[in-house]
Amino acid sequence: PSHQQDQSVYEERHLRYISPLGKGNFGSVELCRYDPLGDNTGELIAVKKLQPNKQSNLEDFQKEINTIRSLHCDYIVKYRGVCYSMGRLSMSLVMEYLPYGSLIGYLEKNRQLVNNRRMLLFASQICKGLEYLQSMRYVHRDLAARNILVASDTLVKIADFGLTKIIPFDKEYYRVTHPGESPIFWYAPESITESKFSHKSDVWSFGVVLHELFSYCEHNCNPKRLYMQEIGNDMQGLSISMHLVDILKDNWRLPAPPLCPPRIYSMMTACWGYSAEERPTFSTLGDQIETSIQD
Ligand SMILES: C[C@H](Nc1nc(-c2c[nH]c3ncc(Cl)cc23)ncc1F)C(=O)NCC(F)(F)F
Repeated sequence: PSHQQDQSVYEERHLRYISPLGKGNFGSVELCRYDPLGDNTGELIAVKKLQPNKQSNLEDFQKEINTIRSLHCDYIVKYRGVCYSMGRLSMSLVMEYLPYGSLIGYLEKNRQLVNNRRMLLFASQICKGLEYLQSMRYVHRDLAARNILVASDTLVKIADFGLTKIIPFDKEYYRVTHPGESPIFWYAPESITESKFSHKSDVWSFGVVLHELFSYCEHNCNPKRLYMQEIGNDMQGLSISMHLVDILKDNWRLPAPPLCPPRIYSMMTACWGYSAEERPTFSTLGDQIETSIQD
């Protein structure tokens, strides 16, 4: 019933735990059924619980909830509401449950089922979601196939807004003070060296997501493994991130995935322009992907 859809406060007593979905940046997500009638007819939901400790996380969690609540886009996972559990003085974020899971798991399971056209459809949907995010002045900062959810065989959505920041009105980028454990193999060079994040650094990460898509998320050619193979060869005690920036400065880039159409690989390498202004916009990328789908 529609009233359940725009529910915003979920009562803990009607929440039925079903199974764990996974661990996020600082919270875990569980599959639950919200069953006020108690007859198992309630809707399945994804409930993100904050780890009880670390006060700072509570502020970040509040920001994540405010972020996802403000997003209304077909290509972004939907906010459903919050659930207060007074007992533990904590709150949980309730989101729609996407039954096909994360893109990585989906591609590993359905490898032979999905072809380049389907990958291009997914890429165009992610691109549209990112265009929408940019229109709201958000930078995602954690774009990776592991943070893309599959709603159906023909629909994917961007999720996990734990690291998302709003770009201040008077600047083109957001500077992070506490990098934390960063997914550096999806980071643009300026994000690694200066902790600078912008729409253009999201474009770089989108290029890495394209690489994961057209590699079908094969774990033996995931970005981290490919970079470490290259870095490993000239390890001189420098930190991994400095080595990474060095090979990027030397213009080494992730190799084209096997059977990847040349036009798609050139899109990836355009996203990996060393300086941010060289990189295309999401609308340019979206047009190029649409053109490729027509062919
Ligand atoms: C920590 C949680 N991890 C996982 N979640 C799910 C999942 C299936 N279906 C889902 N429906 C709604 C949500 Cl929010 C998650 C799932 N599957 C495997 C996971 F490892 C998560 O949020 N990951 C980020 C992203 F959502 F982008 F995948």
